[in-house]
Amino acid sequence: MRAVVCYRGARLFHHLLARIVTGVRGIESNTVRLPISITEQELLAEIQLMNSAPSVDGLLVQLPVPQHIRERVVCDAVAPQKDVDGFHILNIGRFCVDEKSFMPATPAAVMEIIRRSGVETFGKNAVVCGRSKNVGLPIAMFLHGDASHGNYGGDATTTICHRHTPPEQLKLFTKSADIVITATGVPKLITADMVKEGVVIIDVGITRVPHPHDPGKTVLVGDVDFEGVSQKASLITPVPGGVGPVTVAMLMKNTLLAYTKEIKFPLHN
Ligand SMILES: Nc1nc(=O)c2c([nH]1)NC[C@@H]1CN(c3ccc(C(=O)N[C@@H](CCC(=O)O)C(=O)O)cc3)C=[N+]21
Repeated sequence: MRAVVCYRGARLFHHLLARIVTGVRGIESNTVRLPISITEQELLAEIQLMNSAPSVDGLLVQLPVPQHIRERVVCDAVAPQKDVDGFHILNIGRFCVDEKSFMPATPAAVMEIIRRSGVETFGKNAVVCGRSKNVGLPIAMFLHGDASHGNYGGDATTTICHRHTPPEQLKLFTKSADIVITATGVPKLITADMVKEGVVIIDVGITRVPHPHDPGKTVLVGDVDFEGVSQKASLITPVPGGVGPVTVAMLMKNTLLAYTKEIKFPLHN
């Protein structure tokens, strides 16, 4: 099996793939680093090369792409049957209508954490902070979805808050939430006064901030004031060491699915 990552800065993925997956043959991964000045056409040609290589089971293009390149065009250039990110428009569309597809890794990681922790979502109030197409939106799709349609349907009453939700409104929603999932990149967006006792908190934020004591160094922080909120939460994921590593695991799961070709393309035939 061979997975190819075509992106800038795929160090972590590459590293974990090599170390964690040890099947009979394992997953081999390869990082292709391309210059920031690459044209859209040249990038599409690189993708085409991997699309048609029988030795490549899955590939992804690390986002964000440079400003002069159209992200949607790039995501749709990846062969849908090799689209381990689940970002091809066909996989997104199939996901939205409960057909088998490659699930985006970060949202799948959130649901995997919820499921494996035994958190009840059925009929509960869930609040998603952030509406990005690759993270916030699919998380909300999962949470509100119908479990009887397969996949990860959470059957939760789901509210999506975003940059235009006034702070006092956000607090009203998070206060009444059983589950808060935040993916905004705003450190300390969620504080203890905003949540109820026993709340489940999944922190998907990843922001690099200057190290508090060591100038020149940076640390990774989430969207949640962990110190305060962890006093009230029944379950809370840290950053780092929470959703991130599970995301990498979900990417490997998708790579295995691409290899076994369990997800059929095209759908109808
Ligand atoms: N096409 C594409 N697909 C992606 O899935 C994608 C992407 N582009 N662009 C960037 C974001 C970000 N992302 C992360 C995955 C794992 C960790 C992770 O495991 N982080 C560790 C910490 C790593 C560290 O300390 O540097 C943790 O949270 O514990 C972080 C970030 C995937 N992304």
